Amino acid sequence: MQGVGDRVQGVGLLRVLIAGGGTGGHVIPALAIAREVRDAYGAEVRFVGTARGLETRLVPEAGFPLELIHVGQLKNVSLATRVRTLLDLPMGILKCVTLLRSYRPQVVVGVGGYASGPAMLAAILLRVPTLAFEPNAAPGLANRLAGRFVTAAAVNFEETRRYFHGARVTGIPVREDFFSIAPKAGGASKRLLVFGGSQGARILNQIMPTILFPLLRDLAGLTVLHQSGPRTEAETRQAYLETGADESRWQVSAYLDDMPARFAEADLILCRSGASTMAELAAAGKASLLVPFAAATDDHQKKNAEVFVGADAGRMLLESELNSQALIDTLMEMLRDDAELKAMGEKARTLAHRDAVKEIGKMVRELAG
Ligand SMILES: CC(=O)N[C@H]1[C@@H](OP(=O)(O)OP(=O)(O)OC[C@H]2O[C@@H](n3ccc(=O)[nH]c3=O)[C@H](O)[C@@H]2O)O[C@H](CO)[C@@H](O)[C@@H]1O
Repeated sequence: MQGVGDRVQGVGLLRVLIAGGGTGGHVIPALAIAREVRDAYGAEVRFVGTARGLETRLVPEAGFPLELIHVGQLKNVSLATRVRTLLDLPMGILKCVTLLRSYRPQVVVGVGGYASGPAMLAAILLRVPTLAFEPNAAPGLANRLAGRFVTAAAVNFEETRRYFHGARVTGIPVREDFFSIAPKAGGASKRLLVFGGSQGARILNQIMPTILFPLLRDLAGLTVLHQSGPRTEAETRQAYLETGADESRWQVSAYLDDMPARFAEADLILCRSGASTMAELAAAGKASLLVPFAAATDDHQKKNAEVFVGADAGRMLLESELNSQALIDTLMEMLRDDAELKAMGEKARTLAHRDAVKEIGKMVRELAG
């Protein structure tokens, strides 16, 4: 087996800049890539993000340095904000040029999200090799603009390759612990995990309290853990309290730090179908009821969910079909059927990309060398 020293021979110290962030869907795979290039190739890794993304908490907690740049929003904002964002863009690119000149990374990895666009553009201008990471079937704005000019790209779907130069289908890196989750035995004491992606999902926060009481009444051993997102934690907890359901059988939390442990406890997961969420369901081999976010770019969450439905690895309820009756009926049916939960979990596991992070790490190493 090669040691770290052997693998970095000829490159000197590998320096990697990872750019992007915003939501967990960008930051969490970025951290998996950072750990891989650090541990496998001895790389020094820095991040560049913006002050309003989840990176401000998760990146320092993981022990990596983070530089902040100012980048405004372009999507779902007023015309005035869009104009301001475009006017600010040259400053953002200039700041990234300065950063690249002082840090001198051999590779810049763009994971999508606010800071990704200016950093990738700066790297392209300075001819620093670039790797784009795109987990969704349809790329977001930053990757769509930079896609043709990057040196290489790591994607999750075959159909996504056409947006990029040098794309390979690698899958999405997820935290290693998801892969070692053992199947649950089934039986009466079931656990339902409800989570709405890194920011929570208002629709799940509103509908769950409407069915909580009858759900807990009719399934005697059931407990519910509900992640609400930080913005609506208090009102979601209040709505749960007002159901009068036994408080020892449910818990509302703004954000769950140890997601692999929360997945391990769950028999069924009711969630959005963001890209990393799907990769984690597959890695963990968990049964799911998926509610795609209808306003996602090109309806990509529905496409993500359809892959699971097509493989009998999960069920889907579209937002347009979601009402209290449909939800409680589906949850009851699934939670009462141990054989279905088990079979679904096994099917989900077949969709996992075990080596995604290793393949992406290798691509970074190749670009550097
Ligand atoms: C509303 C929206 O636009 N969502 C997008 C966003 O979703 P979002 O940011 O929710 O992304 P994903 O579903 O891909 O990933 C969420 C990540 O956050 C983690 N997590 C979540 C909640 C929590 O309490 N603790 C925790 O650790 C999950 O384990 C997972 O690793 O980025 C994804 C990847 O580009 C897209 O596919 C989604 O469509």
